[in-house]
Amino acid sequence: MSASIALQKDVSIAYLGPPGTFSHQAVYQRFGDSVVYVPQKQITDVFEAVEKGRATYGIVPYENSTFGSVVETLDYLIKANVKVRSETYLTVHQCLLSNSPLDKINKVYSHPQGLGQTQEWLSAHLPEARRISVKSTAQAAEQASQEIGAAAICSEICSELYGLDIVARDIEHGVANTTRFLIIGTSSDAPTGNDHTLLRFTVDHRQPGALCDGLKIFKDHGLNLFKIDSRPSGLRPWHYVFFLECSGHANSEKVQLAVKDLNQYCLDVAILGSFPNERTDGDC
Ligand SMILES: O=C(O)C(=O)C[C@]1(C(=O)O)C=C[C@@H](O)C=C1
Repeated sequence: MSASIALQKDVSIAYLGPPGTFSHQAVYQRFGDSVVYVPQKQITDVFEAVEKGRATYGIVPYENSTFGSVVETLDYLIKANVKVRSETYLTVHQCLLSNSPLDKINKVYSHPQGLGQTQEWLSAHLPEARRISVKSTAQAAEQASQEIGAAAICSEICSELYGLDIVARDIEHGVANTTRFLIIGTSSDAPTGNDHTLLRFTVDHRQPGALCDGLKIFKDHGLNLFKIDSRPSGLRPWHYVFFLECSGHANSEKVQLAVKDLNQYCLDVAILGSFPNERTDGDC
């Protein structure tokens, strides 16, 4: 997909803005100047831009190696009418930017992921500062640049973009802190031979072992599982939607048979898309 996208200047990509977010950097790392950048105010707007045809593709943060899944993305995937078509990984170094010195900072803005990835550093160096969640790390920088005593946790690039000093660098606590992004569109690409598929389903909670039976199907079909998430469905209390990532492409016979079997044990099974496995760590 990257090769076909890279040749088309009329291809647009919606991303979580404003300029300077990690999402912005992920688009640049993957596509450079070959696409039109369409900044959005929040992650849900990225999905909507693709669903309503305002952008060809969108990029959304999916999970971070230190702080885990991006819940805003999962929550939209419960109802999303898009297909995942690619994934990309970005090394994330968080900085504390401010126009005030460290001992005068009393509030810190960031995206919940930025606050989560740096919580140990914040507890050690700014234990009294209020931590305020905003829609993106670059929005945090914009906000901090307008207030005395405010700081933002964001990328170093935001220092120049929003006129803030770098107070501290590399304050994330995870080793090799990395965020995985999904690229979404209206369809997935053809199989490459090394693909993953993302599925969504609910189970009948009244039936003991329903989830266990569902998961065993993947073992029976020789499909490896890489990630399982659950989020409240929003339909009623204590009812969950599951997200499952397995090896294989949705067009393959193995995955098609597994999905058919899954329908026997689970409700509302949906294929959210298949995409080439981009991981280089040898684990998958
Ligand atoms: O706010 C940003 O800069 C984003 O692109 C979002 C996001 C995320 O949601 O995980 C992306 C990468 C980092 O993990 C921190 C924040």
